[in-house]
Amino acid sequence: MADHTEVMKGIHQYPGIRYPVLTPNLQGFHRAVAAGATEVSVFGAASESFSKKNINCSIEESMKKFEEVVKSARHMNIPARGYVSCALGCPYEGNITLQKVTEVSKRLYGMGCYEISLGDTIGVGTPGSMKKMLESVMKEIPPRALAVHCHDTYGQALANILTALQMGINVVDSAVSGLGGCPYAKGASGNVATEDLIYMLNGLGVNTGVNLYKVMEAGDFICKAVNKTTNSKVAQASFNA
Ligand SMILES: CC(C)(COP(=O)([O-])OP(=O)([O-])OC[C@H]1O[C@@H](n2cnc3c(N)ncnc32)[C@H](O)[C@@H]1OP(=O)([O-])[O-])[C@@H](O)C(=O)NCCC(=O)NCCSC(=O)C[C@@](C)(O)CC(=O)[O-]
Repeated sequence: MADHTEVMKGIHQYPGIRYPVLTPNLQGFHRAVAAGATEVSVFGAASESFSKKNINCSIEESMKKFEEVVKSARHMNIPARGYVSCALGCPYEGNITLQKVTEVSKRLYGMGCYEISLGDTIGVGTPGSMKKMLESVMKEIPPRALAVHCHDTYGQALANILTALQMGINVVDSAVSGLGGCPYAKGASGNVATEDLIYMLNGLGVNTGVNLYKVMEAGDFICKAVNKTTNSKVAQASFNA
């Protein structure tokens, strides 16, 4: 979190693109706004252990911090997004109940987050568990206010995303080259690769308005810059063709 001011100042913000900043507390919110943030995200968890590891507070304590952030954001007309980590499993507690995931999601939505991103933080979900979890959360929150955030640790991300799309969710988080991950989800791979997601959506006839080749170029550039190998199967297949 410490360097998000530098990151915000270092990027060129294009019109029409959203650049949400992770702000787990008011301190981070004020710093992000001072650095030019026009959207913020609070990130909670459906697991007590993960909440304590990731943001150093209990779920209940985190809700109080998030309420302060979302209230301040609302006063400044800044949209606030909410994440629920461990929506399909926790690296410390294993299985997380549908009831807990739904309760935390409902709290974030109820406090004013415009969208709730349901995170399979350690990528253990399957289409079966994704379906059950979404059925439970969708009893409380409409699909238009939900997103899925699938890490690909067990290679299930695209199948899980397809399941979510078929259930009416149409916002999907991804990361170019499948980079990313969470410091407290040991061994978890990055998010689903944007390249692979676009390839699948193109095949479904979904017009994402995104140029897949440009994304692959960006992924190649970033991987070289951070000395990482792409996790994108589409990029691997294309570059090795
Ligand atoms: C939340 C804290 C800071 C609490 O950490 P803490 O130690 O409880 O906070 P504190 O209030 O005691 O402050 C400790 C230091 O952090 C500073 N600090 C305090 N707040 C902030 C802030 N917002 N931004 C920048 N700096 C901050 C604060 O100023 C102080 O600095 P010092 O005085 O020691 O120099 C810490 O636990 C933390 O940084 N957690 C985030 C760890 C992280 O990056 N996790 C990955 C995020 S992505 C994710 O969670 C998953 C997600 C969203 O992608 C979805 C999914 O896959 O599940």
